[in-house]
Amino acid sequence: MPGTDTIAAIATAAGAGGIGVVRLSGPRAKAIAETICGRRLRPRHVHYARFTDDAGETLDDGIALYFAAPASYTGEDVVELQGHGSPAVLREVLSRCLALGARIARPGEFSERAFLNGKLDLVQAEAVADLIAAGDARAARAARRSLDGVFSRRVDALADLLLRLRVHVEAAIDFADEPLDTLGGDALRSGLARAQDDLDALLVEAERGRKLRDGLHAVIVGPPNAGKSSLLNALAGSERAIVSDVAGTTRDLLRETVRVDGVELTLVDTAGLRAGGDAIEREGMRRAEAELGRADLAIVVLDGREVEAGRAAVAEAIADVPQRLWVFNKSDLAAAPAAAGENEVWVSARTGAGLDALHARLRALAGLEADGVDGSFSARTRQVDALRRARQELVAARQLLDRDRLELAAESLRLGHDQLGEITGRVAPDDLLGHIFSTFCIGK
Ligand SMILES: Nc1nc2c(ncn2[C@@H]2O[C@H](COP(=O)(O)OP(=O)(O)OP(=O)(O)O)[C@@H](O)[C@H]2O)c(=O)[nH]1
Ligand SMILES: [K+]
Ligand SMILES: [Mg+2]
Repeated sequence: MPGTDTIAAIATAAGAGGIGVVRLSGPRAKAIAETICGRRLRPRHVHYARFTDDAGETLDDGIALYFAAPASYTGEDVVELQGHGSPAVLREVLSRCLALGARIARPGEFSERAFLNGKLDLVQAEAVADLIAAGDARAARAARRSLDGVFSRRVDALADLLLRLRVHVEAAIDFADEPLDTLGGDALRSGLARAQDDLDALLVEAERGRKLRDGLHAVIVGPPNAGKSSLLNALAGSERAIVSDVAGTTRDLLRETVRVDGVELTLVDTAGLRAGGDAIEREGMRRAEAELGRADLAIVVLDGREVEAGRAAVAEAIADVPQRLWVFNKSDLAAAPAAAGENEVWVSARTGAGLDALHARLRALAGLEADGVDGSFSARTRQVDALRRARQELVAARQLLDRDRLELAAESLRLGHDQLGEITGRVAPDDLLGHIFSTFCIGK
């Protein structure tokens, strides 16, 4: 049961530091800390104290802070013991907490308790982890906005709207003899249309928030010798992949995380696609195709002198990838046309020509060029997927309503409503919670 025992952990990062914090939460937090400090603690006061062992010998000295339930991070009694940031000393202070009846906290357990006690919803709790892990200032600001409830409020507003529409449909079911039009059918239909518009807008923003958090998963594909590995090296700014004039050089997948103008890209170099090849090369192609199945973006590299043959070679493999960027390489050898299509760039991985234009296209494809990016919130795949499922249910409900299938429409709306509830954790299966909080760091 949450909240019945007292948990403790070192809350500061591993390693030596100026200050280190041991954090306690639970009903015995105050008593344990008062024993260690040898003094009474008042809520929201700064106490200077000596932290002592069971023989009364000083382990460290520092500051004790006590937050009385429910006005604390977890909603329980919380104490922070701030001492010197020595791993050895922190371990001793933590051991003392455990000897006095606390147990060691699991990863994310403080935040899990905050969630279970209603201090944070699930989106906000996940935003705590995202804020801690943010790779740059923009991702941190986006996580901060989710933590402040910007995303949750949008989801809640949509859930409220769906709930009102559900009530309306359920009421209409009770008067099934009358035509829907006499039962406010127009208002219902326009309410559903508005809900879908709101959901579509939220999906676009959430998808952008997900890219801010996760970066873009881009797979480099193309025929052998087109210059895929050369392009990876050019984007990474180092000789990560082996380049040679032998077709079939790359066999295994090679991953590299690069930052292009503030966009985090996971680039995956792959084996060239062609008919035939030996068993190892064919396994490489199979891996390339599997990787494409998870890609946000296919960066299709073709030799600029063999564009048509190249397009034909990759057509099947990239058919289901959501976005493509065509890179016609070796512009130093080929005659590039004066104008290229929107998602086409001519480059030379060898001379570096055209790489600026390629960067610009990658930024645009990451969705980070649009207005308002600086006001966006962070999101996770889990949340985006739930929004998509909610959208499917909403679309289904509208179609069912048009065919006067009120009961089925009501059921679709209920399912859509549940999906929104799962985002913020108002409807949350236990295994989902376990999965989410186990990925947190200890002490948070
Ligand atoms: N002239 C010129 N040569 C290039 C350019 N890019 C790559 N090459 C050459 O093309 C050959 C193949 O390059 P790779 O990067 O190994 O090509 P790949 O697509 O990774 O090949 P596989 O891994 O075998 O499928 C090498 O000899 C490169 O030096 C370019 O922009 N211009
Ligand atoms: K090659
Ligand atoms: Mg290669």
